[in-house]
Amino acid sequence: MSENRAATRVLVLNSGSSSVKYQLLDMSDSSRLAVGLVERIGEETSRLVHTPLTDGGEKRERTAPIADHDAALKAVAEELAADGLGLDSPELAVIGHRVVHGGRHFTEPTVIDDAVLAEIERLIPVAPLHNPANLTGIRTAQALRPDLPQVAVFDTAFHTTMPESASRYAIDVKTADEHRIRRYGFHGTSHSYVSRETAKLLGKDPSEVNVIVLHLGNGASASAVRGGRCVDTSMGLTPLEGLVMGTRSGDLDPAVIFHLMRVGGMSADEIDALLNKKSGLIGLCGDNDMREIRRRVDEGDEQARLAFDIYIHRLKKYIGAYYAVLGRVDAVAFTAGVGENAAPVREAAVTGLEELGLAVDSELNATRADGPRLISPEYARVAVAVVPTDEELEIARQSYALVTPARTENGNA
Ligand SMILES: Nc1ncnc2c1ncn2[C@@H]1O[C@H](COP(=O)(O)OP(=O)(O)O)[C@@H](O)[C@H]1O
Ligand SMILES: CC(=O)OP(=O)(O)O
Ligand SMILES: [Mg+2]
Repeated sequence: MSENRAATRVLVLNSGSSSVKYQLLDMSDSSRLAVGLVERIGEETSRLVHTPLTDGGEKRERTAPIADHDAALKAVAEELAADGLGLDSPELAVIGHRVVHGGRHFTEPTVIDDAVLAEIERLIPVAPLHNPANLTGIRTAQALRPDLPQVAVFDTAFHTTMPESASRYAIDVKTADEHRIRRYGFHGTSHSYVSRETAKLLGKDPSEVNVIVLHLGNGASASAVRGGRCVDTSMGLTPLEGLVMGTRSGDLDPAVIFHLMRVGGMSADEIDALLNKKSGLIGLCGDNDMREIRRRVDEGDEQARLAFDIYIHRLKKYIGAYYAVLGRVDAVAFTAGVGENAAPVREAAVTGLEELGLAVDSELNATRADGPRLISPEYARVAVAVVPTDEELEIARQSYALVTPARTENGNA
């Protein structure tokens, strides 16, 4: 570490099944120094987009194939170094990793050691798309900076407050306990951040408000948050349950699986791939990007229309269910790629729910803006809001607070 400059930078890595999103932040003022994305890892068409946000920095793109997450992270390290923001900088305080599945064990951000790595590895069977990528990200980062603390921030942590009535499946208790089968929930960092930002938008303390958060990205989940604590969420043992997603089916009768095995002759792995990668919007209409689906709907494409309607129907059911779970709802918050950008999704999801106090003002809904904003008309009993999520900032804050507790207590973080 340099003698007279505090290490205030945090590198955040969000490794998905075929992508890595990253941000370098300076926690002295929560500013971003660089952001980027590596996508289509393992394919011929891999792409790295790197944007330095320092003075004079310009967005750069690499399109050479990137074989795996290890190579992806090394390419990211090279891009950062080219801007004088390399991982060898003494100003780097910590590397924060999004880890999707933390089981029941991890209820807080955690400094990573061998035991933590072993536990993340043990959970691979319940997060096969995510935990292996998270592990590679951690190991590569450790190899690049063995001296630096690495912190895991778990998607499941925020949901550990769910009561057993919501987190248990109605199956034989002994079998469930033996195999640790329960509902864990995911996207927790986003649900936590967005529910707090929504309270702020309403000018209230999180402990005073009940919020339904709709995180609609490629993966999508809903949560019911009472006074700042999660009481129910739509994803379960794995990120497959719940809403219709880009490539995942969400809820279905479990007997569909036995049927596909017995009658369709499919293996467990084939069905796993079908439900996780070839279902949801892409399975219904061949596209998983909501922009493309809306374009097709506007052109009168029936298949895209049906996919959209199924997506909305499921979303609406969850809004109703969580309304009932909470009893009183102060706000419904839309977030993530679809929730923040797709006005037709927001409008369709609350249409017909006027009796519940929910409505969207078409003009406010269609207006684009950067920060959190209300889109409900003034008369509506329940606030409907668009609240951009910021998983990376939240991961940076939590990671930084964990390795510099004294400084954060003094309010300098
Ligand atoms: N302008 C837009 N209109 C509609 N949908 C959008 C728009 N921009 C992004 N999206 C949707 O957001 C999705 C990605 O959301 P994001 O939260 O980044 O997902 P993830 O983190 O799961 O990769 C895209 O697949 C696309 O469907
Ligand atoms: C847990 C999960 O579904 O994550 P993502 O949306 O990043 O795929
Ligand atoms: Mg996401």
